[in-house]
Amino acid sequence: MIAILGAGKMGEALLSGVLRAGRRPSDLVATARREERATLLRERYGIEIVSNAQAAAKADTLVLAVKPQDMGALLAEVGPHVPPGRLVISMAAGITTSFIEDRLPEGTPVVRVMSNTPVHVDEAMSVVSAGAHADETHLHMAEELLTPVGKVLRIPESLQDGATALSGSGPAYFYYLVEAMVDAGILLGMPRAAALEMVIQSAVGAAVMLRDSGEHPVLLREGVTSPGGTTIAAIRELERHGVRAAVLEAIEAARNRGRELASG
Ligand SMILES: NC(=O)C1=CN([C@@H]2O[C@H](COP(=O)(O)OP(=O)(O)OC[C@H]3O[C@@H](n4cnc5c(N)ncnc54)[C@H](OP(=O)(O)O)[C@@H]3O)[C@@H](O)[C@H]2O)C=CC1
Ligand SMILES: O=C(O)[C@@H]1CCC=N1
Repeated sequence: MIAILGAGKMGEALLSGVLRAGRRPSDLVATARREERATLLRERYGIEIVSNAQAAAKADTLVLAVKPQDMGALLAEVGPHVPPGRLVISMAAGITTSFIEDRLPEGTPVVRVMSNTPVHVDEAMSVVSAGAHADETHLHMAEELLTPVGKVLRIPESLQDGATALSGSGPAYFYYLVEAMVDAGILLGMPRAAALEMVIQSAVGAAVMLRDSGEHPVLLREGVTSPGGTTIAAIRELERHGVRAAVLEAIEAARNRGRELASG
């Protein structure tokens, strides 16, 4: 049995993905802090909503899906109820496996995961790292849970905060660019709906080409950029405004913020 502790946005997305992948609602339990949230999850998925202590006691795999700021309190609550040897999978940004291990029974295998919101459409990017007591079997169990909702990559834990900045937060950067491009369409006098459709389809087309062509993004961009044409006029402005440097600094700032989260 799998227990999702703190089934908010990411926990619910994983829960629904796991059910889409064919697990039965009776194989899962979840926990929620508010009764109205518990009722919604029960009604939407037909799963049992239990206390954190009950979830910890009955599940073989515990998925911790609370915000980093709530992790200390959650672990203090469940620590005494986790039987030895249970696999604990954490989805939280910034929280290290040693932070979790220190608050659970000695020897508990912990796998740290960073996923992203495309879990909703089975297109997530999830990266996994083993804690001190997690072995190949535990990593494999985490991969089995995550593979139905997208791609999974193993990385050393030292790269987890970087992965959080790159792919955990990544979808937000693309949405931000889409917003800005739609605004540009408005500036050029387009109806909002038309601008949105043009930008979304361009984003989808570009993403599918990136994924399926095997070409490097530089080559794909060169294919769009005609000599003396329109695209290079835009690229010159992006370069003049230092957009590439801004992206590097933004993602580094996200990585640094991840490093701060474990300390609250
Ligand atoms: N959002 C994203 O794009 C991503 C988030 N993450 C990570 O996933 C984790 C969850 O994020 P997200 O889903 O966005 O956050 P949410 O706030 O949507 O989900 C967390 C849920 O946990 C509940 N909760 C908090 N404490 C407890 C408790 N003691 N017992 C039971 N339930 C509790 C919260 O209740 P309440 O509703 O009352 O607040 C909330 O519903 C975070 O650690 C984040 O770093 C990782 C990748 C991407
Ligand atoms: O913004 C955050 O902290 C979380 C982690 C990765 C994406 N969202």
